[in-house]
Amino acid sequence: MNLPRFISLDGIDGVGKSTQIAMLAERLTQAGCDVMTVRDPGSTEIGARLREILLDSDLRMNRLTEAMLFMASRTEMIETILRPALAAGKTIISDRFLLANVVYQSTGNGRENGKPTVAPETLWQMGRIACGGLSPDLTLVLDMPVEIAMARLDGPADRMESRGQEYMANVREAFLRELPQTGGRGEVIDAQGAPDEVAERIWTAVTAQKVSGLFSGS
Ligand SMILES: Nc1ncnc2c1ncn2[C@@H]1O[C@H](COP(=O)(O)OP(=O)(O)OP(=O)(O)O)[C@@H](O)[C@H]1O
Ligand SMILES: Cc1cn([C@H]2C[C@H](O)[C@@H](COP(=O)(O)O)O2)c(=O)[nH]c1=O
Repeated sequence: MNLPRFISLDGIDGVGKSTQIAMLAERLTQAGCDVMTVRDPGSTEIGARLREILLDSDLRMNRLTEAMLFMASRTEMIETILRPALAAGKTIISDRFLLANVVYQSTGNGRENGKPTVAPETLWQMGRIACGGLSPDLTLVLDMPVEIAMARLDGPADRMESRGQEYMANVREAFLRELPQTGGRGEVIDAQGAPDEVAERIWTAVTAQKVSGLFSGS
């Protein structure tokens, strides 16, 4: 089976990414892959520190600064972890990647006093530089209504979650709009239903041998 070597799972907060990544990692391991999971932002010492700063809802931050710190965390992860792992033949599953950066940092939250957010095209350009051209072979956007995903969240809201339901609804739309720009194959996965049902949809997308019908027009 010709399986993708670099898979990213993304989607709005609370949609079930971490749950599905654990299940997919197990299934790929059973299929004989040497799997490594990472999370963006995070997975490096620098990434972990940047994650703390970035998710701190009490810290005011300019949106371009926010965008660049997410990019920096990803650069560190790519250069110190992902490239060596891919060269060693590992299969990578990343909890989010550049698509999230484009979507979350280009979306307005309605509380910005008319100031523009960063344009998606600018973020894709910055991302191409920050990622050194590396993009996932397959990006899966887990999708579900915002109210259901947000009701699943517990604990204190982080910076993005504290922007509220309208922001997250716009983020959801932006995921669907920007997915075709990722560079690899992209699929939208219905994230509603029991974890096993969602995992089955993901496995079907991972093992699909054709180019995604969503973008090929087939
Ligand atoms: N299919 C499902 N049905 C019901 N609950 C689920 C399902 N998948 C995950 N959950 C629960 O929803 C919550 C969020 O799941 P999870 O942490 O996997 O999502 P996430 O997308 O990684 O969240 P975040 O964006 O906050 O990191 C958890 O409590 C999890 O147990
Ligand atoms: C990579 C990336 C992430 N975000 C947002 C998305 C989430 O709200 C948090 C990360 O938390 P998670 O528990 O790991 O989902 O950060 C972002 O705004 N920009 C990015 O580039």
